[in-house]
Amino acid sequence: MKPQVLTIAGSDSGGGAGIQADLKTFQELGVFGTSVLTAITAQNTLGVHGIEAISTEMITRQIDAVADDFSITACKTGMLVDAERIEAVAKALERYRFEHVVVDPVMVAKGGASLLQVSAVEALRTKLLPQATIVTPNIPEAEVLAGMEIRTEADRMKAAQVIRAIGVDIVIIKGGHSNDVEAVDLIVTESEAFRVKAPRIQTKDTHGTGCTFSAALTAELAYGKTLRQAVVDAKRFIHQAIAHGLSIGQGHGPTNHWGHRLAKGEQITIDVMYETSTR
Ligand SMILES: Nc1ncnc2c1ncn2[C@@H]1O[C@H](COP(=O)(O)OP(=O)(O)O)[C@@H](O)[C@H]1O
Ligand SMILES: Cc1ncc(COP(=O)(O)OP(=O)(O)O)c(N)n1
Repeated sequence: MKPQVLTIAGSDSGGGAGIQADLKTFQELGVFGTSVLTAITAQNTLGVHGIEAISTEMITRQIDAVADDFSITACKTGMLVDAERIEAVAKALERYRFEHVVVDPVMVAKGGASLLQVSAVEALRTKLLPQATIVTPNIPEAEVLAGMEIRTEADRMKAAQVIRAIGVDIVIIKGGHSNDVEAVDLIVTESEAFRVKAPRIQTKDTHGTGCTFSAALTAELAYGKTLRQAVVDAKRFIHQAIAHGLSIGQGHGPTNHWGHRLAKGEQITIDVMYETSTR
């Protein structure tokens, strides 16, 4: 049976992030994607021009409709708007206990618009993270979740440990926002820590990279891959999506979700480096 997966996220009318990025990624990776909308954004590559949230009742009904019929093995969350919606999603996740729950703690869009109320961070920490098997913050999101600044690699490791202590097994702090010459993501579990590294591509067209990466990870986990293999394959997918960018829109353009098809035969090196200590 084909893996069936679920995304609980907001709509991006511009098609590069949110539900649209997730479903395109699921389709490209050959898993069957279902979706629960939490909000509609009027958005393009220049910014977010409006947000309308979906009622908590309707969010719950969508999750129930999907979970009662499909065999969802992996689920991801994206834009959740506020504490009320986080609580509704957390309750549903507690009911269904999907094998893999990837929480992408979306807070601020690339153009600076807020996609999560500041007052909702506590609900994210205390209600949603305990339902997650993996959380995938970028560096600014990890700073908020851990309540500390991240300047060095040691800070990143410390922040991952602080976030794990909130009650989530696996923390992936993505490196898109760092100044490193390579794009390095740090993965920390109870028993191991490793970094996954790929060349950084010089481009402004990175709208939706976080959504696309977490959707690819969700799809790879749904295939039953190990954490390491799922992260490496998701990293390759996002790298190829950025590398084969479309140069569309006037601002931060979207990634190309079919980049992996154009990249057939291209060599890219994804390095995995294990840390000797997880502390
Ligand atoms: N310019 C880039 N070149 C290569 N990989 C990138 C680039 N920007 C981001 N990535 C990768 O894309 C994924 C998403 O990361 P990031 O951009 O930090 O997330 P977000 O969109 O949530 O801010 C990570 O694997 C990161 O390393
Ligand atoms: C509807 C919606 N959801 C999420 C985001 C943020 O997506 P992300 O992948 O973090 O990409 P950037 O906004 O950083 O480009 C969004 N913009 N819209």
